[in-house]
Order: sequence, then structure tokens, then C-alpha cells
Amino acid sequence: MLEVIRLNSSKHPKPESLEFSYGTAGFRMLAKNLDSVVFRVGLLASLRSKALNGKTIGIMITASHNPPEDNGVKLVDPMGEMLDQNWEVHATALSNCNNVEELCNCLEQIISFFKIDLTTCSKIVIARDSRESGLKLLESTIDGLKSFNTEYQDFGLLTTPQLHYIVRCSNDISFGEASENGYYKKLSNSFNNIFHYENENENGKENSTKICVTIDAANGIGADKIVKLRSYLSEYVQLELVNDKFMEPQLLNVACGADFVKTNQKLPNGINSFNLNTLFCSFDGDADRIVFYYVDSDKVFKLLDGDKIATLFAFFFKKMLAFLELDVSIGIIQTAYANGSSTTYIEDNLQIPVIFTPTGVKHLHHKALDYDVGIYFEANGHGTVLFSQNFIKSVTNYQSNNIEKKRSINILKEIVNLINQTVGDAISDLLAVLVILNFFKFKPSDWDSNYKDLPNKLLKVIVKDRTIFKTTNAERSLVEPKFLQSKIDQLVKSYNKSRSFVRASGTENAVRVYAEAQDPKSCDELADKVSALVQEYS
Ligand SMILES: CC(=O)N[C@H]1[C@@H](OP(=O)(O)O)O[C@H](CO)[C@@H](O)[C@@H]1O
Ligand SMILES: [Mg+2]
Repeated sequence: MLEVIRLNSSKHPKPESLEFSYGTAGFRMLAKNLDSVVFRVGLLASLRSKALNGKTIGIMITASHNPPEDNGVKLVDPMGEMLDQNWEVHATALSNCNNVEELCNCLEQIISFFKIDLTTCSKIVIARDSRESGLKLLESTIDGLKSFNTEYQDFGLLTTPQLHYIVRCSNDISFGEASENGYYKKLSNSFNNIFHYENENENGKENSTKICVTIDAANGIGADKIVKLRSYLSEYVQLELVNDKFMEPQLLNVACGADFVKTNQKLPNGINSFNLNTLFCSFDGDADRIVFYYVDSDKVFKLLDGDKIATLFAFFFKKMLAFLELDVSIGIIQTAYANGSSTTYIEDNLQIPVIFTPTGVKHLHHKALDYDVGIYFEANGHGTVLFSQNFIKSVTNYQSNNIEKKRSINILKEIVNLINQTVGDAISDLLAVLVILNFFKFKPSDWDSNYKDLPNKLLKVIVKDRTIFKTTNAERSLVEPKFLQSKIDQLVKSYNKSRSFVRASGTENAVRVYAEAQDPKSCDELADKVSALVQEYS
């Protein structure tokens, strides 16, 4: 077997000067530098599958919200979750072997460390986003898979969450049908049923309110998937698309998409501001993130980001659980990038505990498992809700003769299937938001009225070596470089209701500076002053 690896690996040499790292979301960089990495990811994924007695592992080739010339790759574990963190170091080590000898040694170490039986069969499902470089990288990944005689199924172009869903179904048939159509069927069934329960009046008739939303698909693969999903949805909802040119990958994420809207806090290309008080949303390039927005009656752009989605979900579940008197725990997981107002609202108004973790959904996901209803969202719109077995049992066994209670319990039962519990999913989150807005008959401004965001700013500073920035306290304080944190603390003290922190990005070659304060001027000043401190390291 190692002979085949030697031969195949010589076709995918590592670029000499580059150092790779399995970061916040796998490997990600300029696509032209990734050939050796994806080949080796093919090798590692095969070993991961063998180590788990032939369970199916997923490989997703995507660089999400990054520019069109980038690409990336990440592994998905059998239950649809991110790769076990203990394997990340092996992914990094394998990607950095300089020659075939080192590569074979590294593989042998992994095989003996995890006591992997190479005769065990290995199975992989693989997909990619709409980037031009995807096909070539796919072929190189497959070279890696073939080196270990791994069985694989190529699902072509998918959103990242669809691939997570398919991995989960491949290992757990109770989750759904392991296909793209299976995904649409599962989501649309729940969605249509919930709308039916919500709109049915006492006489069993349905009122016919129709919800309309315009989706900016970032010119990514989400556009194609919305078109397919639409044919499964009932007449209750109208999904309009803009920035839907996924066949023109050079347009991907350009002046559009969730990251653009969140970072610039303005409308993307293709959406105009004449439609007041109507709901818009933006996906990112691989449709695992979503942010919503609207233009209010004063023609002001209003963002409904991940924090707003988390608080809408929390408001809904809190109300439902109280109405049904269900004794289950509920918690919200945020990162330091969550707006301070959202945290105050959750703790003081909703009276739900908030837990902070480092950036990256794998951290949030892990913590959310501690609750019966664990809601996690990054401010940028990446998140979902996890339900415990205890929650599912309580809902399934619930008995009541009260019509309203029966309706609520039916909605909860369906929402468990509507929300993609494997990972944040723009499509599933969109549908979940729509059923909650319809449940309360909320307009965008009603949703937005729960709290007012503190003015905030996120900046990037390029430094010589970002690895010297070391943090603690869920990335909210720097331990190194020495004395920098105390300088930041001094600055923060001079502004009302302010907060600022600095951390190295895990996906880009930059240090991120976040600041928020009571008014926009203070926020800008604070962000600029903290950035100036960081610039001393450039
Ligand atoms: C401030 C910010 O938005 N950071 C993003 C970004 O991580 P960084 O480590 O900050 O580069 O990309 C991650 C992967 O998509 C996402 O999980 C995270 O929220
Ligand atoms: Mg993404």
C-alpha cells in the first residue's frame, strides 16, 4: 500500500516554502497552493474512516466567504460534526511533510498511534462549493482516497451543511435519506407541516398569509439549492433570489453575501433600498451562514445578525417551554464577537444563561451539547440549535387535551427536524426563522425591537507574525504580547459601555480588532486606538 502512496504522492509535491495548518475551519488559502494538502487530506480521511471501523467520513472542498481565488478543505466526522480536535494535529503534521519519506513515516506513526487496521474498509462522501478550482482539487483528493482503496461517493456541488447532513445519514439512517433530495424532503416536510399548524384556525381552515423573503446567495452554490428546494415548499412562502450566478465563480462573495453585509453593515449589490420593511437575507459562499436585514421606515439599514437570530430562537423556545411547562434546560452560547446588548438582553430579559467560547463553531457546538435546548450562534450568522434526547423524550411523551398546547407540541416536534443539528445551515436557519416570524406574526421591525445593538467595529491589522498574539478567557484577553492587554484596558476605561479585544484570525493572515461602545464616535475612536497599538507589531 505504501508503494501506491509513494507513487501517487510524487504527483502532488508540497510547495517548499509553505507551512500549512488545520485552522478554525480546516485548511484554507490560495487554491493554487492546496494540491498537496487535499491529496493528504484524502489519505487522512481514509485513515479516520478505518480508525472508526469503516464509518463514513465527509470531505468538503470550500473556502466559504473567502475570495474566489481561495479554496479550502475540511473533514466531517460520522455524526455530521467537525473533525475530532485530536486529529487536527495529525492533519497539520501530514500536510507539512516535505517529501515522500517524511509522509510515509508520518502515516505510519498515525497508523500505529491509533492502532489502525489497514484491512478495514474506508468510506468517504465528498462535495465541493462552486469555485473554479474545486474540480481539480477534487481529483487530487480522490488520488489520496484511491491510495488506501477507499470507497467514495462524489456528490458534486453541495452546500457545506448538505454534506454534513449526508455524512450523518450515511451513518445513522434514522436521520434521513443520504441524498440531496433527502435533505429537501426532510426540511420541506417539517416546514410545510409547521406552517399548516400555525395557520390553521379553530375551524380547521387555513388563513393564507404568505411570507416573502429575498435571498442574496453571494453568487454561490446556495442559489442552486434554493431553486431546488422551492419546488418542495408549499405556497406559504415566496423565496426570491438575487446574486444567484453560481455558474460564474469569479463573482463569488464579490460585494455580496453574509460576510460582506455583516462587515460593511450595508446592503449588498443587487438589493435596493426602496423596499421598506421587507425582509432580506444573505448567505455566505457555502451557505452555512446567514444574516437578515431590512430598511426601516426612515430608510435606515438594519442588520439582524447571528445574535439577533439566536435571541429570536431563544425568545421562541423560552415562550414555548413556559407555555407547555416543560422542565428542560436552555442555554445560549456566544463568542466575544457577540454584541454586548444581545448578552444583556438574554441574561436580563430572557433570563437564560450565556456561555462564551473561543471563535469557531466547533467550540460553540461542543458547549451547546450541555443543554436540552442549546442555541449557539456566532455574530456573523453561523449557528444552530441542538436538542438533547431528554428534550425529544419530553416532547414525544407530552399529553394534553388543550388545542393550543397540542399545536405547540406539534410545532416543537417538527422544529427538531427542521433545524439542521449537525452544523449551522443557512437554508435550515432561514426556514426556522420564517416559521418563528409567522408564529408570532412578527414583521422585521418587531423582531428587531428586542434590543438595540451597541455600535461596533471589526478591523483587521496585518502584522509580521500573528502567532505571537496569545489569548485567554474565551479569547477576550491577551496574555501575549506582554503589557498589550493592560494598554487596551486603559483605553476601554475611557469610553462608556465599551469593550474591545484583539485576537489572531484562524482563517486569514491578520489580527482582528473588535470594539464596541455606547455611541458610534466612541466606538470608532476606540477601534482606531486599539488598532494603532496592534500596528506596532507590523
Ligand atoms: C470574527 C469572525 O467572523 N471570525 C470567523 C472566521 O474566523 P477567524 O478565526 O476569526 O478568522 O472564520 C471562521 C470560519 O468560517 C468563523 O467561524 C469565525 O466566526
Ligand atoms: Mg461558510
